[in-house]
Amino acid sequence: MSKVLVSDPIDQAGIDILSQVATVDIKTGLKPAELIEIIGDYDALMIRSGTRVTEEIIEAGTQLKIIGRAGVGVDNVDVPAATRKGIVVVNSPEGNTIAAAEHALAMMLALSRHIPDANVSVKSGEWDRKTFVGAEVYKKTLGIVGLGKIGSHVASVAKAMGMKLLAYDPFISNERAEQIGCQLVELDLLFQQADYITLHIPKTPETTHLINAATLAKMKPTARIINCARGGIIDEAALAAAIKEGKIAGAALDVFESEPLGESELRSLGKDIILTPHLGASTTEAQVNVAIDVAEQIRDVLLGLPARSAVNIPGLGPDVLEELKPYMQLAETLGNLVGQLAGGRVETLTVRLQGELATNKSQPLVVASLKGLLYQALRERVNYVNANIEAKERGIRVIETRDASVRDYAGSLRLEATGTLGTHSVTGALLGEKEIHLTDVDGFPINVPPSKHMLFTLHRDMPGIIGKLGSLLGSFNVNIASMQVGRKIVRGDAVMALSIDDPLPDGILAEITKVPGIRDAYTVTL
Ligand SMILES: NC(=O)c1ccc[n+]([C@@H]2O[C@H](COP(=O)([O-])OP(=O)(O)OC[C@H]3O[C@@H](n4cnc5c(N)ncnc54)[C@H](O)[C@@H]3O)[C@@H](O)[C@H]2O)c1
Ligand SMILES: O=C(O)CC[C@@H](O)C(=O)O
Repeated sequence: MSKVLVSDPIDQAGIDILSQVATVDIKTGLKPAELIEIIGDYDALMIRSGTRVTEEIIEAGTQLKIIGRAGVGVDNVDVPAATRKGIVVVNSPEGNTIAAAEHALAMMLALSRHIPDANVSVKSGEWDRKTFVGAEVYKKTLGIVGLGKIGSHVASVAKAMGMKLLAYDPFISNERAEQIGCQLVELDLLFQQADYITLHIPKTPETTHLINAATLAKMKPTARIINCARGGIIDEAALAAAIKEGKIAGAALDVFESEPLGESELRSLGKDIILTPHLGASTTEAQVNVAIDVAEQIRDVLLGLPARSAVNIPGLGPDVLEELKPYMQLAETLGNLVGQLAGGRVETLTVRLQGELATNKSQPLVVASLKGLLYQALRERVNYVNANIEAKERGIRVIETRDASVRDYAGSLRLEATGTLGTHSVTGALLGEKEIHLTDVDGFPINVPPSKHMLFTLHRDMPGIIGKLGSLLGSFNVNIASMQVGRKIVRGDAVMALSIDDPLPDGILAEITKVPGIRDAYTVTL
């Protein structure tokens, strides 16, 4: 019989499902070293946010087939390490949506009416009605950052309370925002106009310290911030200073840069701040939902069936997967690349399956292209199962075309993304069995393998331009690993594709476009 370790408190409904197919050990509060010592005995690990599943733990889990996260965020799991080891990571994308949204709304109202401090005051024998005069949310402006599942539910309830709704989410269409009664605006405008700001975004390199001293300075002195998303999206030191100095009115936080919250300025801010210990998902209903959702997937995987919400491995039949695997990687890489070249919100993605890929069984490549395209917005939360739905919700039109007559390579894939900032295209193929090569960018032929950090320029093909770009990058200490120019005619327009060793430092793109002859420059991280 298989063995499952449950290392965080999970609802009994989930344990009952696991027990149908496995021996279940519940051992909560383990120290990392203790977990490393025992994990080698288990086929599956089921966690909530308490257990940090590091690469070391994954390495020690020599029998592990699946890690189940009873919740949404998989940021406490080293997903790339699990993927490398062929371990499926599953989550429950929707099981706690309502719980988290209601917690954010409760925090907003509690903060406005000083409920936690007024409660403590009465319980300590006082009857102080002056200190706790609050503010109404009716007719106030709520700025929602991240209009996904939780942000959308917050929006619909807040609308019913008579609030005006502004939202910032670069990956959501105006139509979708309008459907839920929100006006999409730029982040700066949201910061300037909102009376309440609520965060519902994942923590990514782009969102880390999104709320910092500079952005706090743009807010109204009466503004209040609610974070029930992820710790680290707010710079806590800057927030504490802003509240102390009266630059904003207050904050309600459920999540922290480091959890459990240790010594912190935040604790000393009195009734202007509410702190809860990561309770967003802590309702009986949500805990039953996520426990069942994830336990069912663990059971299925242990029985050799696919998982429905795998964040790292496609829920496709193993035979199709085996055959298409290298092309799936190609499609994801091209999707991620073209999405970054397109920059803004993508409205249409055209996927052209060429050569031997122009068959019906290549359909999963369209999903893989979308998964790549949505990676910048959703990170590990987009998978082969939900990529189509996520794209639909974002109003992305997907056009699939086939051309069996293209024979430059056995099979190749061309993606064209049209968005708010223009149209870009990339084509790629496999060299040998599985080596990915970019064969065309924006209609210019090239032949380069993609690398982690790349720079693309659109420029005029003229003497000296390569040297000037090289010197400029050198002056910023950027090391070029490889470089290739693609052109259609001599001294016409051309594309340069450079692989660089590190991400480009801030500000350098603007300098690059000042080089005479260079019209555009794009940096991507794959
Ligand atoms: N406090 C809790 O206990 C709790 C419970 C559940 C979820 N969460 C967290 O809440 C957050 C939202 O969850 P969800 O289920 O709504 O996710 P979701 O994927 O449905 O929505 C996230 C939204 O953020 C948008 N987004 C991504 N990057 C962005 C950026 N840089 N700027 C603006 N928008 C951006 C995406 O387009 C998407 O629409 C996640 O961080 C999740 O981990 C916390
Ligand atoms: O496990 C929890 O209680 C928190 C879950 C929440 O942060 C999530 O991302 O789903």
